[in-house]
Amino acid sequence: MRLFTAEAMRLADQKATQIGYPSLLLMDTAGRKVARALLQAYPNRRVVVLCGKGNNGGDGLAAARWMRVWGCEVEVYAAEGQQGDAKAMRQALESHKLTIRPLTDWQPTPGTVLLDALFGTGLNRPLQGFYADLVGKINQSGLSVVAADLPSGLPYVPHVEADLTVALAALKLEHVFYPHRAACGKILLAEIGMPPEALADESLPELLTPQALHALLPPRPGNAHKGNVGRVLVVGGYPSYTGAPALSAIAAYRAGAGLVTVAYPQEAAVVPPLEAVRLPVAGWSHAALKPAKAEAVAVGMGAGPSGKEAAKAVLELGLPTLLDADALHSETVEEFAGAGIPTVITPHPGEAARLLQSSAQEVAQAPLEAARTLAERFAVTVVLKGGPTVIAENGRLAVNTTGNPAMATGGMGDVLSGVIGAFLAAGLAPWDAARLGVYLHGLAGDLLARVGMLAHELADALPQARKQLAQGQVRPYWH
Ligand SMILES: NC(=O)C1=CN([C@@H]2O[C@H](COP(=O)(O)OP(=O)(O)OC[C@H]3O[C@@H](n4cnc5c(N)ncnc54)[C@H](O)[C@@H]3O)[C@@H](O)[C@H]2O)[C@@H](O)CC1
Ligand SMILES: Nc1ncnc2c1ncn2[C@@H]1O[C@H](COP(=O)(O)OP(=O)(O)O)[C@@H](O)[C@H]1O
Ligand SMILES: [K+]
Repeated sequence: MRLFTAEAMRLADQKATQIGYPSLLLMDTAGRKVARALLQAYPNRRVVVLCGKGNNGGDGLAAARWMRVWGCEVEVYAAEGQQGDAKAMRQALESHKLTIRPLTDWQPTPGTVLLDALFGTGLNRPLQGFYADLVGKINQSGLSVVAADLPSGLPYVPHVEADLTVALAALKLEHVFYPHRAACGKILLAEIGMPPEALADESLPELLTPQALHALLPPRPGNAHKGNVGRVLVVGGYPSYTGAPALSAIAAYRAGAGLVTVAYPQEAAVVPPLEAVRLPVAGWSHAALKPAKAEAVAVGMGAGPSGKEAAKAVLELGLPTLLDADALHSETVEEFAGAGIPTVITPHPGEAARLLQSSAQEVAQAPLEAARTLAERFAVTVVLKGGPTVIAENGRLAVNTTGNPAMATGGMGDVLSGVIGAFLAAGLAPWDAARLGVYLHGLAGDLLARVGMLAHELADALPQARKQLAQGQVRPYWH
């Protein structure tokens, strides 16, 4: 499943028409789906539909007709000047003897539910004047609002604050990235009959779905033993961050690793989990790490200023490696890529900014671009953490769809490192290990989803998350 921009949606629309699918049919289905979703969410309420003059307004006119056909009480206020399909929808509605009133006449009426069909993906500048005032009036009305495709005004300010948004044909950036996603309220994706070929644009970011990730879960054969399902070496630990490698180790086991070894400076008070192999070292060196039995390494979690040295020692092992936190330095990442080692880096926006020589704010404002640039510049797999996390590798992008703000707490990133480490050790390619790891980590967070949860509690929820994914029980947030 792909994540669309307004422009990509316009091209998909064009492509559907080119291959012979009637655009009026798309609009009619869109209207019917919006109407159905609205009535399911707000049964027995009087509906007021506000329509703009573009195709989003056309969806609203079609929705009004369907609600009328189903016997609902519906009032319509519309801008003048519809053309093409939207004009046809206006005529179709008028043939049902419903009076279409001027948009300027609308006043909020208590007890009604609003269908916002003013603007969708066609907006190319912020609303001003009458429309800006109208949006303000909608938001201040206190009425429940259902948005057709997008809350009108997005991605600019002002915009409608909806309670429910029915995304048409595909999810757009605004349905996925904050702060716009917050303006959508609950999000439902409506299939409107768009031919799959029109939506299959490989150049767009992939949206991580349970269907796609389910297929990546490493099998656990009946004759599995701890030596053949993935062994992880966790490298880190520094006087003030002794918990970080322990959290990664727990998470690696919880994600399915067969054996986890924790290497840490002997003077650091690291307490690895009972199940881990301990490897206290007197300084970071290849010789010190060599005894560890592992197929992948996760390094940097709480390694403090010795992160570079720790990573150098890991480099010589030549194993697939995840570089996090204190191992995230430009020279280190370049060395790993240069040595041809399959490498995943997991920066948060602050660490990404360090690698890109920009600011955390700039990274957080344009995470797709930042992740893509990092992947290009360093030729590694990039996991740019955030809400949502973006994954990039060699020209492709993926956006995570699990996780929640309760995960904004210390140690969550260490847990993620352990999870991705486990999948690298199980033999998954970096792109797959990163996507599956990020998805599962967020899914475990969603199973708990309460502010105050701790990173180790999320790690403990990983087996349940994995089971749900394996059994096809996960419902994405747009269902
Ligand atoms: N892409 C698709 O496949 C489909 C799209 N449909 C609908 O079509 C929508 C997109 O339709 P359009 O491209 O016609 O665009 P919109 O209906 O979102 O808005 C475009 C209209 O608003 C005007 N406009 C743009 N910026 C403005 C501003 N700042 N102030 C005042 N007026 C402004 C434009 O001149 C144009 O008349 C989608 O969001 C969706 O609701 C559906 O009909 C079904 C199929
Ligand atoms: N608002 C949020 N929504 C979704 N996921 C979040 C949110 N905040 C944090 N997370 C996730 O929690 C983890 C935090 O990682 P990080 O900042 O490295 O933490 P730490 O360094 O304390 O371990 C990341 O995987 C991130 O995606
Ligand atoms: K809208």
